[in-house]
Amino acid sequence: MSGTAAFASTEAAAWTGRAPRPPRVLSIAGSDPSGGAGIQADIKAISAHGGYAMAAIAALTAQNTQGVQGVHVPPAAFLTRQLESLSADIAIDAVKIGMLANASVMDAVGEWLAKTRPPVVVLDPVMVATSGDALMDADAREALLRLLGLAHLATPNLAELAVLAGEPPAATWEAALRQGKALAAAHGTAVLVKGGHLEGNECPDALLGPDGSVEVFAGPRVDTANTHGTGCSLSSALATLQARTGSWPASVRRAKAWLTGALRTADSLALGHGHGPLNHFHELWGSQAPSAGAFTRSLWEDVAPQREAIFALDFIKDLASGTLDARHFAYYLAQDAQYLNAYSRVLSRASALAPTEDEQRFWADGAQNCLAVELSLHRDWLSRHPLDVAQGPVTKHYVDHLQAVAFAGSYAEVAAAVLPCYWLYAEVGRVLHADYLKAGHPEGGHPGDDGGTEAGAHPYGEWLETYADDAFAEATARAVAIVDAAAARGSEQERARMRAAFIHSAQYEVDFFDAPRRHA
Ligand SMILES: Nc1ncnc2c1ncn2[C@@H]1O[C@H](COP(=O)(O)OP(=O)(O)O)[C@@H](O)[C@H]1O
Ligand SMILES: Cc1ncc(COP(=O)(O)O)c(N)n1
Repeated sequence: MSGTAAFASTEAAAWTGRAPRPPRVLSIAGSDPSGGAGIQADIKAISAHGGYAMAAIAALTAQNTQGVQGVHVPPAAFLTRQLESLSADIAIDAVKIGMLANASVMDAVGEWLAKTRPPVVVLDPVMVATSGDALMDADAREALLRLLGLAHLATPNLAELAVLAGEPPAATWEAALRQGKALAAAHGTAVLVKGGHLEGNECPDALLGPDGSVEVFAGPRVDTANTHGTGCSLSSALATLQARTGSWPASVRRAKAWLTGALRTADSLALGHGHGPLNHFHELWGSQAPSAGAFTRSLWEDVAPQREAIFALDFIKDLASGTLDARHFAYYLAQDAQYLNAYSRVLSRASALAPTEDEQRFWADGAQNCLAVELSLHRDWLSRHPLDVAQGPVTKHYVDHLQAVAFAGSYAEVAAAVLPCYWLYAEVGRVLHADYLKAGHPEGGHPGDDGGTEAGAHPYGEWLETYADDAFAEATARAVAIVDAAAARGSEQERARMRAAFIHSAQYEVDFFDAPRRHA
């Protein structure tokens, strides 16, 4: 945009966002030395969602992508020792329970849960590995049902659901939902029924509340044999996200999107000869989808002509040298105030669509800052440079474009459309501020904004100084990272729409800086 730099001086702190400590998430599960399932998958999934991962090992397996060759279950009393060591010292925000091999281990965990009452407990009732090998004693069902009453959410696959429901496996999705509903009501626990083992192109999951509520999360079936550890990873992601968001539906939505990406890029790990693991860190590493930073780097290259055009504009050159016509500057500020008002609403839309609470808060902070800056423009500048404040044609076109994306576009597209306002503005600010200091103007030594009252003073010094704001640079980096992550999750078609939205906005940035010369 334009006057975003003023964000800096008004409410810089808010841009950095509040960083709550990472949730401490404990996995109580079995070890899979191949790293695809069990404790190892849990630690990766918790970490991928910004949690601090802890693990109490309830069983060891000798296992690879082809099957389970051995199981060793340490005494239940030693698991209790591990759990008590943790709860004696560390506040635990969420617990994920995976493979518990027998009833005595389950009862030990149940006793500890009843005493400790962690705020989030997700129970993945692991019974059989993806390879078909049994991981739970057949006579442990009753103990598992007792544990269910101590969990907030259970995540059975279709076979596990049937065992818990005491019925034959559901043959249809509707039958699975019926079983899930009955289980949730009987145990006062939410149940996520997972459609991973259904036939067909769809792979839905459904969140069933103990109150009878049903929310279905649709998703595409990814064509891959590498599904080892999906259940472990999903339940750990859910425990972490629930600790962060406090909303099961929001957590399921986000975890499912992540899991789909992890399956889409799983083949690239090429691990073992059987069912390989998913790609837990696909958002961090990238693979088939653009790698971290690669998508936005390509966007930046795409708008090289716009970046050059901005620095060639008389408005920017004159702003830098201090020779800019005061009327042009006032026109620019008046348009900027109007733009910021609309931009704030578009950032609010990004906040509403955001898949995580962190991103939701990031955009909401941005939206609030725009309004603060709009207010300060009116108070500090426009009151001294009164001008006709009708909306100019470029402002209208830019705002129309953003609002169209906000109305009809996905989260990823909205994030891409709002990015140039951060990024190009930060870039212009960086260059102009560096030039300003190079020209011998001391930092903090500006005379004011009234057109230059002191000999040799830069009339726009105060303005240019607001550009060099670390908090705004940080917010820009965060917006860039968000767009990369959204691109990595999206399809080729969505990335193409993101690119188009980004390029349009970048062109409007050029036009916005040029508008005072053409329309003031
Ligand atoms: N091929 C696939 N494509 C997309 N999602 C899948 C696929 N297989 C499983 N999932 C998802 O992985 C998660 C685990 O599901 P499921 O395979 O049913 O459980 P489990 O791993 O416990 O056997 C669910 O969210 C499910 O929708
Ligand atoms: C130690 C351990 N725990 C759980 C699973 C189940 O894996 P999945 O997530 O594929 O159902 C496994 N194979 N090994």
